Amino acid sequence: MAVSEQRFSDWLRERCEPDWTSVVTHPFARAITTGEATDDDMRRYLEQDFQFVDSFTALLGAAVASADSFEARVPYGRFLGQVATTEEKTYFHRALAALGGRTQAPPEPVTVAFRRLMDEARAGLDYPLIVAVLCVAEWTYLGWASRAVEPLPESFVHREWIELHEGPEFREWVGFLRGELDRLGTALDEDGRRRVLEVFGQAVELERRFFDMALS
Ligand SMILES: Cc1ncc(CN)c(N)n1
Repeated sequence: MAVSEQRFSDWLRERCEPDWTSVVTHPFARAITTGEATDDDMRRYLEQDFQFVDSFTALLGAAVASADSFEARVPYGRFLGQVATTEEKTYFHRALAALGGRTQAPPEPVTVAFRRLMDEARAGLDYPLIVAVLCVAEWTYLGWASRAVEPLPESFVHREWIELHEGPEFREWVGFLRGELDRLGTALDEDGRRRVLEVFGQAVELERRFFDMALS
């Protein structure tokens, strides 16, 4: 890849088609944006996602630890604080309570696989690989959530889940993650870029399978 000609993050995303487009246009994601995802479907999906968010939060901690500069550590720390103490945590508890869901449902195979990928990246403390997984998780979610049109669904379960993954702050966060990948990509050799692509691609595939699971 001629790094100067194309953003590394775009180069990665392009190599993950058609899965990338399948995620951001997934029927289940669209059903969230329209409010058509049933309470039963949302309960099953959020029960699994609550377990995803646990490993995701730990991965944010690994990003704080492995980032190569103080400037890079700060956004992870800020976002980690939000996920761990406010938005996603209170959202999950309110949504699962409203839907009669469990915080400790048996994990589906895709949840286990996604947690394994995140836990491996966390344990490896390899910063580019950690950013790759975080970037896929957030950029794909911005991708489907930004397709929602006003008026958003009335149900807070759908509406707040969209709002958590859209808006200026979330865009800035995704922009930061992409910028980190772009910056790191210029310093990586061919083998390093290939390793990032491998993990990036695994994460995109798991995002697609996660929505497939929610639909079944
Ligand atoms: C499976 C999954 N992927 C991404 C996100 C966005 N944080 C999420 N909540 N769940």
